[in-house]
Amino acid sequence: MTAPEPDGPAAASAPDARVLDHLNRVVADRKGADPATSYTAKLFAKGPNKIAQKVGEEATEVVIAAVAEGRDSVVTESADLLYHLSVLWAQTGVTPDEVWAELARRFGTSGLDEKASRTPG
Ligand SMILES: N=c1c2ncn([C@@H]3O[C@H](COP(=O)(O)OP(=O)(O)OP(=O)(O)O)[C@@H](O)[C@H]3O)c2ncn1[C@@H]1O[C@H](COP(=O)(O)O)[C@@H](O)[C@H]1O
Repeated sequence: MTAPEPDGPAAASAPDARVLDHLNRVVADRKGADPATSYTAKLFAKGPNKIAQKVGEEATEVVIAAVAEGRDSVVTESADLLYHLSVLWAQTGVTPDEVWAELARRFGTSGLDEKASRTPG
């Protein structure tokens, strides 16, 4: 039996991390699209400061959801944050693979050890 393509059509609706790769591609494809028909293109047209501001707002909404609204809101606000972060990556020329590689590089290094290595004394 052939394994499903990691990047094939199923990735768009797969309820797992592949959906993030698909989202990143859709977002990157919206660069240069018509702002009248695409929210993403509208954000790109507003420029880097607006995109960064939206990431900050959505991150704050995740925090509010966690402390005051409950887990369902954390899910929806996290999705908003990841979408806007994807727009920020595309706008700054960061590829998702660079972020995945940085996360992979950190496996096996305790956060406490990493913190100690840059804390004097
Ligand atoms: N995942 C998302 C996604 N998540 C959130 N949003 C939009 O992000 C906006 C954030 O909500 P806000 O309440 O902050 O929006 P707002 O008040 O209009 O904010 P301002 O932009 O005015 O500051 C909403 O309009 C949401 O619809 C998204 N828009 C698009 N996507 C994905 O991007 C794809 C391409 O979308 P288009 O670019 O619109 O074709 C879609 O098919 C989706 O897969």
